[in-house]
Amino acid sequence: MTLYAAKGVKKLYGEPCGECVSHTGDEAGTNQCPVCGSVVACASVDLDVREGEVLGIVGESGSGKSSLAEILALDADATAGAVTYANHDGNLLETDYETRRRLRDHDVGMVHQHVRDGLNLEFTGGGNVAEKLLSAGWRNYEEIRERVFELFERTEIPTERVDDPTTTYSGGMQRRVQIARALANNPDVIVLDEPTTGLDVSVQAQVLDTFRRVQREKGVATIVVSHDLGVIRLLADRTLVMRHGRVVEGGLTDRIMEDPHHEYTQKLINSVI
Ligand SMILES: Nc1ncnc2c1ncn2[C@@H]1O[C@H](COP(=O)(O)OP(=O)(O)OP(=O)(O)O)[C@@H](O)[C@H]1O
Repeated sequence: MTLYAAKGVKKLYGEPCGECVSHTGDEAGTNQCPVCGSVVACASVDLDVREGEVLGIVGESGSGKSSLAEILALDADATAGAVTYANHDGNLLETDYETRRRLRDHDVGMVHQHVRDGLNLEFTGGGNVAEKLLSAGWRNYEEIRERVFELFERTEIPTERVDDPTTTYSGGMQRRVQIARALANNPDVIVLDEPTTGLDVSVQAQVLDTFRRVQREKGVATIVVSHDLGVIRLLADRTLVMRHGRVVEGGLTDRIMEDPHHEYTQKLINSVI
């Protein structure tokens, strides 16, 4: 059953002239409207993710992945379109500020590409996770502390570092704190934006392994966005390929990797073989 979906999601930057979508895209070879200069980050994106499933979105830099991820995580507005969630009526993009905040606190977690967007570096690592619990209504100090320790253990962050400032954590640990934060209130859906950016290769693998284990244990539906086919191959059951703000191909990840249909996907795969 579909848990979370996007329908006709459109995101334009600039002052659109009304013809931007028809002047851009795969055939035009650009996402920038030649008439008015607006950028079509997402043209009309449809996707769905089922309970426990991992959906990958892959594409080169500028293809619209982060814009889409932020909209799906209810962190940014779309120009048009709908995001739906099986446990909530209507279009989530049309909900009021409070409802959106509640959904972000309880139902939809996000791991941002850049640490500064996902964490308050002036807080301790534990404080960053506790903040998420507090905003979801947790009030008892002992219970919060216990939950933070549990999340640190689950995401393999040394618990003796819980009260250290987040600035003193390694890049891999900071990413783990973001994952712990995103998981804090047992969301149904997590959006991961470029989960390995800025990490050493060996650390990348460890962080992805941790995420994959936790994701499977909890069965949390995940949308993972990356330019890195290795990340997508490791995590995603199904994959969508984006280019110039459009989904140009979609299917089971194994099929996409072994038998890519679209010329662009073929190039993307050949470039890493
Ligand atoms: N705030 C903004 N104002 C104007 N244009 C923007 C803005 N944010 C993104 N864009 C443009 O929208 C397009 C899609 O950007 P987006 O960051 O969503 O792509 P991406 O696939 O995530 O790329 P990357 O991996 O480099 O982050 C790009 O052409 C980008 O320059």
